[in-house]
Amino acid sequence: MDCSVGSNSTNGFVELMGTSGDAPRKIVTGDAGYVLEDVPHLTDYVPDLPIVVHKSSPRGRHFRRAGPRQKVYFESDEVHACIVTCGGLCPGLNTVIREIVCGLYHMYGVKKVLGIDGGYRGFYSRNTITLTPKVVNDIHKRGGTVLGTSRGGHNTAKIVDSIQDRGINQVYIIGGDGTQRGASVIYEEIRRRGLKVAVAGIPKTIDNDIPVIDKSFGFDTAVEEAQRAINAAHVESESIENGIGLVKLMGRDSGKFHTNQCMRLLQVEMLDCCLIPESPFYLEGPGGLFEYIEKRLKENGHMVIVIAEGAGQELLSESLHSSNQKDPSGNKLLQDVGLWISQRIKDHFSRQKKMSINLKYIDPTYMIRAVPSNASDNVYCTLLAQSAVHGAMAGYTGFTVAPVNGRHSYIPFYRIIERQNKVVITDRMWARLLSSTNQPSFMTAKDVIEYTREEEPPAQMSDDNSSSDDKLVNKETLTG
Ligand SMILES: Nc1ncnc2c1ncn2[C@@H]1O[C@H](COP(=O)(O)OP(=O)(O)O)[C@@H](O)[C@H]1O
Ligand SMILES: O=P(O)(O)OC[C@H]1O[C@](O)(COP(=O)(O)O)[C@@H](O)[C@@H]1O
Ligand SMILES: [Mg+2]
Repeated sequence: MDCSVGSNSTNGFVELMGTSGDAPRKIVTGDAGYVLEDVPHLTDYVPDLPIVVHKSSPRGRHFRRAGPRQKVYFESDEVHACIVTCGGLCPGLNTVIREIVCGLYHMYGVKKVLGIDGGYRGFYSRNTITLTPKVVNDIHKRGGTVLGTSRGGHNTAKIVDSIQDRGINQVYIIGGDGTQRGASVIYEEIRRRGLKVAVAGIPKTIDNDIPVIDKSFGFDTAVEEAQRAINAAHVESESIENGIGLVKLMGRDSGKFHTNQCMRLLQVEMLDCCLIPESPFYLEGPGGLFEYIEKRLKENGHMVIVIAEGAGQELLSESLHSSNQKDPSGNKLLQDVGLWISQRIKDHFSRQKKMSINLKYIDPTYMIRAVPSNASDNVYCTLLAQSAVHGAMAGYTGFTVAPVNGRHSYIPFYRIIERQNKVVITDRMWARLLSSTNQPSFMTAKDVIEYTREEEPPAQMSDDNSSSDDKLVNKETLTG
């Protein structure tokens, strides 16, 4: 065919173009130069193809795209910004601090930036730290946070009093899910008092348990760092008869970090079992962990198990005295599942006397989160910080900045704090992992029903074709 066939579609004008012998290309054009190079569909050439299922689903929600704006609502010399870091450590905290300071100075000529010392309670109980590009010049090369951090101590009234008393009008809050909840109530109180104060959240956590966003900063570095520990476990286990390398990683409620780590390792066939909080498991009997270990050692002579710190907590509570202690932020304090499961595996095989095993237990948890961020996280942290600064300068507030479907966006706090990002164990990511490791799913039919997730609207990956200054970004969707 060497012709063009034009027709009107709901999206725009569809042109089927092709040269002799070639299949035609499907080009969809719309308003303002919008062009979609679409994939072929059977209905393009099979007439009257009946639709078997047609689900009507919502169009999806959108978030405001992050970036510089034409309209700025703060004069440079009017701005008095502050930065605070809260919760557990995470690679990249110092990079974000540095880039907020440099972004404010260099992009907007802002000269007054304060660092709040030691997390939320630092607003009302500590001294502040003056931050300039010179002060923060090389902090990104260090792990941790130069501002210090803490859990607990969130007293909204006192924090907002301190913001008001100091004349602060931009608040940059770096932290995980708890921190974003705290930021949300600070924003509410500021709004209630009618203050011209912008509140911007920057999500941090190696657990990757914050919903909606593609990933939090520090996650890449943490995965890379965890890999060293797992490599070590692999080397140890394969060097000895019936060797088991057992590694504990962080992740108290969510195995997102863990599963991602495991998926990467599966590419090099190093991993035999991955245990996460979302997927309950059991030890004894048919289909249990001990049976699987025995099978794997018989087949392969060695194995690597990676366990998230939040996994199997219900089993520990059964066998140890359960404590319901919480940290100052209200997070449940976990018992050490790594040590516990190591001991249980050793006891089982020594009791059974069929097979002697050599188990090496590695706990790299705090080492992983204390390292400086890697190059890709540094780039990511820079983008986050700059987007936060652009948003606050443009007068946006009550938002967390992060990429959604690859686009940096401003997400209202209420969307960030409404749930936790977890591995859905009836989803394809977990299914892929199970089929690659061959580990038992440990799931009963009841578990499947319980965990089957509510249906979500389908992915909408259309490109951003907004011509306005304030572009919108598509809602998070399930990809994978
Ligand atoms: N629901 C909440 N309301 C107000 N502040 C909170 C809330 N949850 C946590 N915070 C505060 O946020 C800070 C960090 O929370 P935490 O859970 O320790 O770490 P992360 O932010 O890394 O999840 C703490 O100072 C805590 O008091
Ligand atoms: O520093 P602590 O209080 O021992 O907390 C350990 C916890 O911190 C984390 O590393 C990060 O958690 P947050 O993101 O909630 O701060 C968890 O994975 C871990 O359970
Ligand atoms: Mg948290």
